[in-house]
Amino acid sequence: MATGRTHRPATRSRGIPEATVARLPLYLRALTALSERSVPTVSSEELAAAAGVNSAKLRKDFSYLGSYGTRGVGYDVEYLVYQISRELGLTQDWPVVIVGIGNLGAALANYGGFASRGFRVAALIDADPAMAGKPVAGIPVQHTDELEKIIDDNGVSIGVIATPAGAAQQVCDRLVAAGVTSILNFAPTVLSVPDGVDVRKVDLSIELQILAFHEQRKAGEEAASEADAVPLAAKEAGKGPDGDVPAVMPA
Ligand SMILES: NC(=O)c1ccc[n+]([C@@H]2O[C@H](COP(=O)([O-])OP(=O)(O)OC[C@H]3O[C@@H](n4cnc5c(N)ncnc54)[C@H](O)[C@@H]3O)[C@@H](O)[C@H]2O)c1
Repeated sequence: MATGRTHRPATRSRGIPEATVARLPLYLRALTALSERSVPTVSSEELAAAAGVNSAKLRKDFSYLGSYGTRGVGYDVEYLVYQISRELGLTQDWPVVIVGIGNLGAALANYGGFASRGFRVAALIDADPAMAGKPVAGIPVQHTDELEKIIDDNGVSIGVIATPAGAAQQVCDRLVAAGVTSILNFAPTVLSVPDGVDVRKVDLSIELQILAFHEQRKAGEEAASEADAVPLAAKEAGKGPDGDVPAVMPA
């Protein structure tokens, strides 16, 4: 679902292109589903289809991991899960803080999928003093006054911003100054960060707008093909587009 760009060159220093990195979570999700079904091996075609990726691209991506599979057998599912998890840094636990515990922040805090993927919600932070101490998803919300101490105490390097847009840059600056080097931003604003800090932006309304664009185009194509089809059908029936006037006079 992440739609933003990281502030990184297209190729990482270890030689894995950013586009490959962006596909690794897709492979991991598909492989995890296979692993849960105790499937031992998978072909590149099957895995590519499950991940929604072209199989030649998948083979190229896996070559960066040094994983080539076995001809006629495919890839070892468990080993590939381990390899990709290791490459993504998911074999270690990542403490994450969420800042802005409103509708969205609370929903994120309640989402069980983070923990199973190696992300532990270490703290919830909000500027509203009335929220301080109130538990959300079993974690007491802490006031923004504590932000720097929380980051430091928990060794947090990943921050999630779910505040209103107007507060996001200031929250981002504080997170970065406190030592956070990766930010997942849900606020609808572009954040400025220094070199070495990665920002990814999630914006569902942008995704919906892109879908709206495609819907509009599909509707346009349908209307055009219907317009094309009418004279043809009418011709077959010996009638015009209005149904009663012949469009083409019979020879
Ligand atoms: N990316 C997406 O797809 C998506 C979807 C929904 C909402 N949003 C965005 O997420 C943000 C939150 O939405 P919401 O519906 O949860 O809003 P909300 O008003 O319910 O919650 C915002 C919370 O942020 C807190 N806050 C305000 N300023 C703060 C600061 N300086 N430091 C810490 N906390 C602060 C408020 O006290 C409040 O609890 C908005 O920017 C919204 O536009 C994004």
